[in-house]
This record gives sequence, C-alpha cells and structure tokens, in this order.
Amino acid sequence: MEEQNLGRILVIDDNEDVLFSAKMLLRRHAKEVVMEKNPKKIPFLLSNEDFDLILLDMNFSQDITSGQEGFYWLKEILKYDPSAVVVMITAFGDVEMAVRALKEGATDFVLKPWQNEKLVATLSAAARLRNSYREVSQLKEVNRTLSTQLNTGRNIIQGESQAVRQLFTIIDKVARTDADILLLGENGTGKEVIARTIHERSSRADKVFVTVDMGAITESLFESELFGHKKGAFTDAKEDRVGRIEAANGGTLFLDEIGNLSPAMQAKLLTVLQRREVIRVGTNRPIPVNVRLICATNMPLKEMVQRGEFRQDLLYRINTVELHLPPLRERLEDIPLFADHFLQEYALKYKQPVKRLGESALARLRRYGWPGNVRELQHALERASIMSDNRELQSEDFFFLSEEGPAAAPAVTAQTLDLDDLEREAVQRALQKHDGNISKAAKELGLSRGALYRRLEKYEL
Ligand SMILES: Nc1ncnc2c1ncn2[C@@H]1O[C@H](COP(=O)(O)OP(=O)(O)OP(=O)(O)O)[C@@H](O)[C@H]1O
Repeated sequence: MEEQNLGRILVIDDNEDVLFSAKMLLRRHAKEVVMEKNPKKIPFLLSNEDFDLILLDMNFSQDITSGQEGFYWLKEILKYDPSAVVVMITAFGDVEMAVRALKEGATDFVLKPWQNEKLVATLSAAARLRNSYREVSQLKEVNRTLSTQLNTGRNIIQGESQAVRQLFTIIDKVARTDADILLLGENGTGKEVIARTIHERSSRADKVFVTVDMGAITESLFESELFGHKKGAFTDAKEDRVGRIEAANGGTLFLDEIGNLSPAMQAKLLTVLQRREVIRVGTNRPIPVNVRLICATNMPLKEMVQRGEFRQDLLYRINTVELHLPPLRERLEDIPLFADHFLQEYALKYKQPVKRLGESALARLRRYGWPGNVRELQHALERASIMSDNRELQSEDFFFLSEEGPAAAPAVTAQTLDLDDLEREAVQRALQKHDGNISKAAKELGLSRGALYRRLEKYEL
C-alpha cells in the first residue's frame, strides 16, 4: 500500500504509550491519525467525523482481561456504521477472544506489542476491504438512481375501455406479488409498457428492470448474452461479462418475443428458470439469481405447443399469470385519451402549440383497423402533428396504408376487409414506397424492424 493510502484512522486505546507509537508509525501511511484515550468519546467522534479505519483496543484498564469493554465498543461502532472497518488490538494473544471479535463484525486483529510491518500490512488489507465496501455501496446507489430514472418518465395511459379496466385490476393485484407473468398481445399493444408498469408497481421498483429481446439474439450468442461468460471462454470473450439474467438480480427480467426461441434455446432457458441460477459460459459455478420474470409475445404459444414448436413445460413455467392485451381496434373509445397524450408529447418535442383532434379526424381514427396498434396510432399522430399547420387536426391530415374506411386507398378496401390481407398489402406498399428500405418501411407502418421482418416471413414477401 502506498503512502497515505490508509485514509483517516481513529486509534482508541487507554494506554498513552500505545497511542504514541501508533501515531508515529501510522502518520507516514495515513492522511490523518486521530488518537483517543477514552472510549466513551467514540459516539461523539463518529457522529462528527468519517474514519476509513478504526483501531480499537480490546482491553481497557478497568477490565484488563475479559475484553468485554472492547466487545461493547465494537458493537457500538457497528451500530453506528455497519460497514465500519474495525481492527482490534489485543495484548494477550487470546485467539479465542480475537475470533469472537471477528464473528461479531471486526475485520481483523493485531497482537500487542505489534510488529510495525505487520500492523501496516493488516491495516492495508482492511483499507482495501473498506474501499470495496464503498465501491459496492456507490454502485448500488448508482444502480438505484439509474433504475428510478429509467423507470419513470414514461407515462402510461390506462384507458377507460372495458377491455383494459379489467386488465388493470389484475395488474394491480399481481404487481405486488412475485408471480411470473406472460403478456400476450399483437405488436404495438403496449406489452413492454405494461411490463414496466408492473415492475414500477412492485416491491422491486427501486431495483433494475432488464429487457432482453429474444427475437434479436442469435443462437450462438444466446448463452453468453443471458448467462454471461468468463474471460477466454471463447475467442471474443476478452473479459468477464455478467449476463442479462444475473444483471437483473433483485429486479425484474423482461423477456420479449419469447415465442421466437429455437428449441435448443428454450431448453437452456427452462433449466435456468427452474433452478433459478445461472452458470457463466466457461465456468461451472452456479450463481443464484432472484428475478421476477415477465415474458411477452405476439405469437400463439398454445398453438405452438400443439404444433411442437414451443415446449409445454416452458410455457407452464412462465405463465403463472397470463394477461391478454387487447388490440387497439377493440378499445377504440381510448383513442381520444391516447391522442391527447401523444399530441402533448409531440407539441413539446417539436416546440409547437398542442394540437387536438377535430371531429372528422376522430371519426376516421375510429374507423380504422390499426394493425400496428398503439405504436401505429402514435406514429400517425406524430406525422399529422408535423405535417399540419392547423391547431385542429382533420381527417385529411391522416394517411393510412392499409385503411378499410371510406378514405382508404381503393386497391385495398375494394377487395378485402380481412386484416391479414390488409396487413400484407400495407407491408408491400410500404416497402415499395421506400424502395425496400426496411427501417423506413417499418417506421411508416409503426412497427419495429423485428416485427416487420416477422411479417415479411409470415407473408413470404
Ligand atoms: N398504454 C400506453 N400508454 C402510453 N403509451 C403506450 C401505451 N401502450 C403502448 N404505448 C406506446 O406504443 C408503443 C408500443 O408499445 P410497446 O413497445 O410497449 O408495445 P409492444 O406490444 O411491446 O410491441 P412489440 O410487440 O412490437 O414489441 C410505444 O412507443 C409505447 O410508448
């Protein structure tokens, strides 16, 4: 340990000679050394100053051998600061007493008379421990702050429709339990928003919420992403890495697009969920994890089980509580609420006065089928906010690729009202319009890139 690295040290001993020699030795290694003969001053000293290390005598003169007074003050110090690093000084080499002090929370002990080098080495080790305590508590603090920042600021619209009122009654009931939840619903119905809301309403709210998009994880990276790895476990493993499941420890783990897992990935995930422990790639030490699991998918998992595409045991493991998010077309009465919310958001974003929906616009939005659900509504409102110069948005401020209402493009509406056909048509037209650019087409459709890819696969486009 370099000079001065021991920080601020408090030495408590009723023997002046001991205090003196401690001071002579330690001042070369510490920022400051505070000496105190009278242990009764400990509460006062601790409440006024912050010490990195405390060197505490075990045997004060009234009570030479039993160490009782030393134990008493050790407890008082730890009551005051449970992470205090206390090194006991004992004159009698009484190992039993020293061991008891360690059990009661002392970090180490030294025998009197001490060897200077040994005392400095003991204190250096104790100081390192103190630093790692501090780091851990700082990291916890940062983690708490980041989690609350990440978890707030996303206002959720509950809605007043019958379809969601029931949903939120159940959410309120289950959020506080640790029950695993499966969210089912089409793209853009708000599964991630609901997962975050459940986390925020749970006892884990001040802990982390970790999302993993299973649709975006390749087979080869699955284990390393989810379970972590040890440096050197494979060519690209340049350093130790904590997996997402371990990172979610204490908090909520949100596994999105769970229906996209291959059979091999399903088997690995099931093992982890059953054992509630992960083994980092390249190690064989299981690490226990305590997570609340929320999974989501837009795929029909039960049918997939019947077709042998999804493991039944995995489905049972994740669906303790199953919540169905209604598509927007089944909660059209919530459109004005969503519209107010998003229009306010876009007024802020684009620094404009808040726009509102005129009657013709509202009627049109209510007639539309919303294959992209709330996400599509959000994008439609954003587009209209940007394009229109009027405070009141009208029907013609909205343009839908797959509209089945009167304002629809004739190619689509004249022929079909089947949602799959409409969707296929919309996807084709968006791709044409953007010359096959997936990102732009996805944005236009109000879909994520992953969701658009899945549709391209579904419709074999
Ligand atoms: N109840 C809601 N309140 C406010 N915003 C919402 C609500 N539901 C959805 N949204 C908005 O709609 C968009 C899509 O929501 P989200 O990503 O949660 O849907 P999802 O069902 O997880 O979609 P996907 O299946 O495509 O991943 C987000 O931008 C979100 O902010």
